[in-house]
Amino acid sequence: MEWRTADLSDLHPEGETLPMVYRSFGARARFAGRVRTLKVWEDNARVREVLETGGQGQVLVVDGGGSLRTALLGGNLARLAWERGWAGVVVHGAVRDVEELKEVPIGLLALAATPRRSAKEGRGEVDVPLSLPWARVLPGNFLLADEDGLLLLPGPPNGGQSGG
Ligand SMILES: O=C([O-])CC(=O)C(=O)O
Repeated sequence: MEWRTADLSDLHPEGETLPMVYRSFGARARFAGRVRTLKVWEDNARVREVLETGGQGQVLVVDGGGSLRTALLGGNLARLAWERGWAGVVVHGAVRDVEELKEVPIGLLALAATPRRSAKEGRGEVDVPLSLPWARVLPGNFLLADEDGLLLLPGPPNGGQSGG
């Protein structure tokens, strides 16, 4: 049987949870993996940089400060994430190229879509603790996402499926 964040949250009340205020733009609504983090503001050069390092089944959580003014990821970066083995990307901000994102078989969550591209100046912090409005997200956490929301655990759930 496939895992559910609701069941796992019952088993792991210590886990941080995020409500599903995100929209699922990718072809996978259920995904899981170890977390890497990135904090940026309307600049996505470092999103590419981190995605290029390789995913190995991990999930990149990008705190874009909730800005919906520019897209931090589009079709090219989403395909790069898939090619490099990322299980998913969570963007606390916006994405674009919605038609293309639908075809990419990984998890892609974001608050909204918007047409405008981001700056490429390379400002941002990699692998830092994030304080999202609902939860603290730490690099190395284990993140599970499905339609109920996101669950963050210190490590993979006991006896649970870790795969996406
Ligand atoms: O390059 C960007 O700024 C984002 C984008 O459109 C893509 O990933 O295709």
